[in-house]
Amino acid sequence: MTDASKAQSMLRVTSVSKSFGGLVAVDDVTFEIGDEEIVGLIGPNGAGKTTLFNAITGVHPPTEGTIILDETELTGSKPHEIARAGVARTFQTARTFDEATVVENVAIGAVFGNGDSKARAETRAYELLEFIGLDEQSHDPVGELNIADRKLLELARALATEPAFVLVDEIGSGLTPTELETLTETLERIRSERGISVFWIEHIVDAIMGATDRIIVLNQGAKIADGTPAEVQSDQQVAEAYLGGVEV
Ligand SMILES: Nc1ncnc2c1ncn2[C@@H]1O[C@H](COP(=O)(O)OP(=O)(O)OP(=O)(O)O)[C@@H](O)[C@H]1O
Repeated sequence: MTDASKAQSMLRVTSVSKSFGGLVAVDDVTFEIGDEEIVGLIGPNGAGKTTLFNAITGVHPPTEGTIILDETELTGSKPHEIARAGVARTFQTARTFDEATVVENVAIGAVFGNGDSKARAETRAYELLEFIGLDEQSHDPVGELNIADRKLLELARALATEPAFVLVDEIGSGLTPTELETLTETLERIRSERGISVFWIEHIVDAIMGATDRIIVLNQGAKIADGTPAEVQSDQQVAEAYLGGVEV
């Protein structure tokens, strides 16, 4: 981050569990994400990755445990309160307003996510679209965007709330290798130029191995590894969790 006065941020997830009836989807998970980190979250299908995102962002609050951003306890807060506290997210399926223009979609994120006035939200939206590389499409209806640009739009919308952390849910699927590279570079720029930490669920393991500082691995709800990509790649438990599934 260029601004040396920016406060350091820390997201602390401690002993978080989430059950649906008798099913323990997230099981006693503890980890931290620090300032300007890019952390991957991987695991086989049904491992609890999206449930963990939902617990952090208040969509489905945890059954047990605490989620703390710096000094603020987020556990049990409403999604819009958590967004305003500094934790933004993208969704697996882009939640855009297709008839509205690209810039309107980003501005809506700033008004609802950040409580901005309309004028301020629009100014910020144009600035973000330039940052993300969608400025030429600002006035296109979102319905006309291709899949890669929709994913960039999702990121711009998340950034419109001026978060300290952005949680990115499976943004790589359906992209060509070149589009995936652009997206990965964009996540890196979000960290290096904006000072925002990225927590990223991705099924395309190659992409996440090359673009993250650290990877957390879930299996059947539990955290089974938390280390550098090289450490995770050589972890026996991780290899076993993926047997018959995605290759690590
Ligand atoms: N709202 C819900 N109600 C009941 N069960 C749920 C709910 N959401 C998730 N689950 C269950 O919790 C478990 C974990 O699901 P989750 O979607 O978090 O896994 P995931 O790691 O994100 O999987 P995938 O990689 O396939 O997206 C699964 O068994 C799933 O069926």
